[in-house]
Amino acid sequence: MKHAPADLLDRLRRAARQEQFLEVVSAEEATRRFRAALDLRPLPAERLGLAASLGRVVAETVTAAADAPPFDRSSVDGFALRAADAAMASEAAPVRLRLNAELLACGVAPGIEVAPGTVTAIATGGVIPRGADAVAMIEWTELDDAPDGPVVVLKRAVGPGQFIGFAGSDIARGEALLRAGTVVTSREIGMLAAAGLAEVPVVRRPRVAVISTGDELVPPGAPLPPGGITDSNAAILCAAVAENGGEPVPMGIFRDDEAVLEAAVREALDRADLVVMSGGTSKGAGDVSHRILSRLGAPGVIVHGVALKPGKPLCLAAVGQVPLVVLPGFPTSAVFTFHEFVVPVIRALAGLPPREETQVAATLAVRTPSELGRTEYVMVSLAEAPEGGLHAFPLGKGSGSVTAFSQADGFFAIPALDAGAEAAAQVSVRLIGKAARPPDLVIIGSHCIGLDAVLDALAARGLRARTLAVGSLGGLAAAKRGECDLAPAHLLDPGSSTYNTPFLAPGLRLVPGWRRLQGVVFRPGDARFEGLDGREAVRRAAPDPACLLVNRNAGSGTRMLLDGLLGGVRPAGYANQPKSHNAVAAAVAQGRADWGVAIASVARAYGLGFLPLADEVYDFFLPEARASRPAVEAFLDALRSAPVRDRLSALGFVPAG
Ligand SMILES: Nc1nc2c(c(=O)[nH]1)N[C@H]1C(S)=C(S)[C@@H](COP(=O)(O)OP(=O)(O)OC[C@H]3O[C@@H](n4cnc5c(N)ncnc54)[C@H](O)[C@@H]3O)O[C@H]1N2
Ligand code: MOO
Repeated sequence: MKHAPADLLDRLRRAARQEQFLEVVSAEEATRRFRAALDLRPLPAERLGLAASLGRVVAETVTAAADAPPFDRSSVDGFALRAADAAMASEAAPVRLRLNAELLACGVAPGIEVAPGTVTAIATGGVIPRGADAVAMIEWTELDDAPDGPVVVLKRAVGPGQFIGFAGSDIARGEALLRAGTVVTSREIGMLAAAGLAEVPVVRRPRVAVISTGDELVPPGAPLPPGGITDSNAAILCAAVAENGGEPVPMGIFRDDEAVLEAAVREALDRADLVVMSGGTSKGAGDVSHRILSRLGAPGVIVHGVALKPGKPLCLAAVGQVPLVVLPGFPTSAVFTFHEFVVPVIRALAGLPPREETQVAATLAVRTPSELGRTEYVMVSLAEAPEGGLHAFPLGKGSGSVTAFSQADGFFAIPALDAGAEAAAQVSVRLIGKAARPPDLVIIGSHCIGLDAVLDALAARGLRARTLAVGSLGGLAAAKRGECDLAPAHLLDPGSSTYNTPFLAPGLRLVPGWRRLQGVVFRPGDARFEGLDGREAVRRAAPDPACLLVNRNAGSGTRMLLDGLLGGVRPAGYANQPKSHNAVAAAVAQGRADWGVAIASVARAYGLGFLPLADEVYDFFLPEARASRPAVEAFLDALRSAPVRDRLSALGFVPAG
């Protein structure tokens, strides 16, 4: 065995000894110290044209430059007149008034004064002429061509001011139209235009530089080299900056190299009002950001280390007045701490009020352990409980997940001094984003890509399903508790060698789904497997210490199948137990293992060799109490429909029935 070189040992020793954090403080204390060091007044104003001002924040009171309407105008088609002339008019005693020789269409400046006993024809929107103080609707009149000129015969009384819209009655010149802090929408733009304003003073958007650090990062869409990771943090952070009134300045990806990083940070400080970095805050590399920060100027690091999860390694700093935040690299940690600590700063600089927060009460569905000493925020999905109210299901994906924050409906906190929260505990869930409409259908259990064929068909009918992949047994338990509409499962009963039916419980019905072919997966060309029968391949590979297995988690249908075939043999690699077909395929494809058991469709997706072993049956447990829900009926319809069955077949599945 090759010995580790001295420089590697050196680095590891230093990292182990290194004081990781300045001082770990509570989230509240971190916020207090950070805010105290910053100037959180809105940035100075800039003037923008109306179209460009959409979505921006009004910087100061805007007063109307003109009246609306700008003159007294008629609100009907008819005749402008003196109300005193028309006060006594009626069907029985019509009043005769002489017609003046002009027509006041829109945009026509009146030339003739309405003298007593006369009227002037006027259109809706026409300027009320001098002398007139009311308008009679044309429907109330008749024209009479008298010898001394045309006469309007008026058959209804008219009161002073009738059908006149007075100047400034809508908007008065000099009146405050918008106040500081108003977000400009199409409605504000309409008022500004009507009030004679072509420009509006808005708060300059804070420019937020976003830097990603890590040798492993590549931009979204670029091919991944071995060990490579897609830089998702920059994309989500830039978008969240824009959502909160800032202007993202994407700086790109930088290597974990002090000189390179320092140059990038200096450029970011020049270009931006706020700098957000992600990655390299914990052991080892965190040192780099620290050393750089210490050279950039006071006040430097304000907080490094916060007693919360996700987000412990958060670093809050400032250089002069420019806040600089180093977020943890883990995507959930990065975006969670960004929303907690950075968004309020961006919104303050942008002149926006703090984000509105909505809390809802929910019942925790499963016991959730937590690390002592840190306030833990648990991302949850919400689903309507059968007995009313909401159930909260922890996503259980951890800080490294890129989807936990994006897919969660909200989160609740487990206090630092608690080791966890018990099942059925009442929790207060803070909603993320828009108040989530509860899904129409809750599906908890084993996930299969075939399920997407059914759910796509439901989506086309406007029905939204929430799926929680907790494995077959977890789904069955949820179905027994009535927490879901459907629990997809592929549970093999070793005694009877049948799937799912033996696990039925009172109150549950089994809906047949589809069969999927399971088999041994291996890298194409591996002579130890190529051309063998599946069972023969297992028999030969199992005792070979050089042939590494990637196993599956206990409780999974695949594991039961494999254990049955192994008959007590424990191949090398048996302890490696990931939770999905994809993880098995990836381990084999990338050479961390040589064989495993997975379904055919996944083997195909990873370009692996496949030796069939057995048909696995994927069905749905359905709580009887939920069977008549419209969304459940729609699911069952879709499952049996020809297009869904065709798609399932194309994916390599065999639909039941
Ligand atoms: N020995 C210890 N290890 C770790 C500790 C600890 O206290 N002691 N803390 C853990 C905690 S908590 C967190 S959170 C993470 C944070 O680590 P870093 O901030 O140093 O982040 P990296 O090591 O650079 O990356 C972690 C992880 O995230 C991925 N990453 C990084 N940047 C991006 C990006 N822009 N987009 C997507 N993914 C990204 C990176 O590839 C790593 O997988 O540390 C624990 N470790
Ligand atoms: O604080 Mo880290 O974000 O726990 O995973």
